[in-house]
Amino acid sequence: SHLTLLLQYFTGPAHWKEVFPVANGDRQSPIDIKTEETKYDPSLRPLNPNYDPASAKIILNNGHSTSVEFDDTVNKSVLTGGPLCGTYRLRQIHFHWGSNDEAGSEHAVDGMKYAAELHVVHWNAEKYSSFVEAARQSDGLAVMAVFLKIGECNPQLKKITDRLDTIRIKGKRALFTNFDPSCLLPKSLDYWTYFGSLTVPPLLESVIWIVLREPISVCSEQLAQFRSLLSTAEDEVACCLLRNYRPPQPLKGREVRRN
Ligand SMILES: NS(=O)(=O)c1cc(F)ccc1F
Ligand SMILES: [Zn+2]
Repeated sequence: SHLTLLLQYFTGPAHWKEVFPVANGDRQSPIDIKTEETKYDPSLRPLNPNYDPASAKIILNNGHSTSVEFDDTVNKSVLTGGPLCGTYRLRQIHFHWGSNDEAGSEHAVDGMKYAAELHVVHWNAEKYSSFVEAARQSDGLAVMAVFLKIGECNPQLKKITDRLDTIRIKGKRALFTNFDPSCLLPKSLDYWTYFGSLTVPPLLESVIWIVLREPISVCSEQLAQFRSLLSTAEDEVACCLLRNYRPPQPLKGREVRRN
């Protein structure tokens, strides 16, 4: 309906700065990674994800994306190493995609966008006592980004896409356990890293981004299953979640390092 279209227009990325001035900040995400300008940093260590499949709890449609939420009350599933100081606890994973296979990722590489992007979200449980508190600190969050490239259907991703029909409506959730998100990581854990922000309001500038250089595969049919999720709740006129990626933001002099 017209109202739905108007609401979507005024709630999209172009208008976020009116409600969240940090949208024009100095360390916003995502960015377009210009590979020639990235700097090798010998002090960067190998990434060391260590996840327990029992930490997985539920799969959720929050109206903006689909996420798998993990038990982050103990240090059972953590990320250490890479650019990180200390131990970051796994909180959730979620995806960003577009209305067609030509775009959908949030980060870009030399101007090129992938079909979708997986975010593995962690918080600094060594220094802060909750995700919400960590999300307000400059070193509070660490998000590992994995590009999804159109190709073969991804059997590991199937564990998630096969459950989407049970959470089609915004707000729906279902049990989802015995899942180790490492199964969605590429062979190589080589990465780029830079200081950025959440890519969804409140756009807090608290994320150490770790963008894996090697993509994983996804097929068109699996992306279509993401797009069939609804951004609307039970009592609203149904509207598909066709796209949910923020476009690249100004680098503002930031350095992108690589291992
Ligand atoms: N897209 S994101 O990884 O920056 C993100 C992670 C969260 F936990 C919450 C909001 C976000 F936008
Ligand atoms: Zn995200």
